Amino acid sequence: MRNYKVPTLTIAGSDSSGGAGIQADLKTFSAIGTYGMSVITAITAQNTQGVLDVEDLSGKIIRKQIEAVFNDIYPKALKIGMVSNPEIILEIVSTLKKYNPKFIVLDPVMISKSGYCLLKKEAKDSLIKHLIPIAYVVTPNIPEAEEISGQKINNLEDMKNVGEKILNLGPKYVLMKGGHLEGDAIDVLIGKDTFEIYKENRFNRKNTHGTGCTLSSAITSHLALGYDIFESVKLSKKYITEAITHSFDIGKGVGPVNHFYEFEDRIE
Ligand SMILES: Nc1ncnc2c1ncn2[C@@H]1O[C@H](COP(=O)(O)OP(=O)(O)OP(=O)(O)O)[C@@H](O)[C@H]1O
Ligand SMILES: Cc1ncc(COP(=O)(O)O)c(N)n1
Repeated sequence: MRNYKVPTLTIAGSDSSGGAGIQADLKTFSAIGTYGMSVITAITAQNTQGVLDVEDLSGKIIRKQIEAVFNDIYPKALKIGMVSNPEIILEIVSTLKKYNPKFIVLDPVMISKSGYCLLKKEAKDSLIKHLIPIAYVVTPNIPEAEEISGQKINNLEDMKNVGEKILNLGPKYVLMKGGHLEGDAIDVLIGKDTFEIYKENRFNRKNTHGTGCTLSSAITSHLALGYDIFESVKLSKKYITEAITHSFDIGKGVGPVNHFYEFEDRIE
């Protein structure tokens, strides 16, 4: 059900190498078939080998970007990715509250795959106190969920317990991603009366730059297209699995997942 006229928005950081952040989000929106818009929170100098530097944008220009978008093209769903400091978080929360969007998908980005800290230490409390409560669905990976809850996660039972703890912070759903555990790639969706398991084979691939950004953008797109949370997660899990399976070598380090493998045989 592609509908390129359905607007979606990403509020996130720019990845100069195009594998994660805003760039991954817009590729995902396009590949799934929604109209992607962006509010940039920070500029990273980044490639497949790592993050070299970061400059945060001011709260003021972030607020103005959000206002410019919402006052003209109201997105059906939006995602939030890298938001590195408390000022940025508070500005985003207070601005979004004016528009009251229904579907906020929050990917609580903390540390890049290459090990760079994308969320400043002092921003963790604001994330927990102000941003998580306004989310429709929060999508932490295991280390992020451990950081938010202060609890260790070793297995599915722990994922469920910690997920419930995060749910008590106020979002409607928590999708905990099991990419960092061993064995199958298992994600769990936790809601008030919900516990759903989404399981796929784990593929031994080097190029997994941007997996988290891609999954949250895929969920955003599907929610915008009118699917419910269960179908949105199911279709998005399928999307990220295919994107990982078809990931490719580009650059000297951890390459990106592939959003356009369906079109590959059309390219000369
Ligand atoms: N090797 C793999 N094979 C199959 N699926 C995977 C693999 N690694 C991760 N996934 C899946 O990819 C999605 C993203 O999970 P992951 O835990 O990698 O997120 P993340 O750590 O937030 O990503 P990022 O580091 O890009 O922010 C999840 O659905 C997860 O199960
Ligand atoms: C701007 C930005 N946002 C998010 C990530 C996380 O992605 P990954 O963990 O795959 O490095 C990133 N590296 N850069």
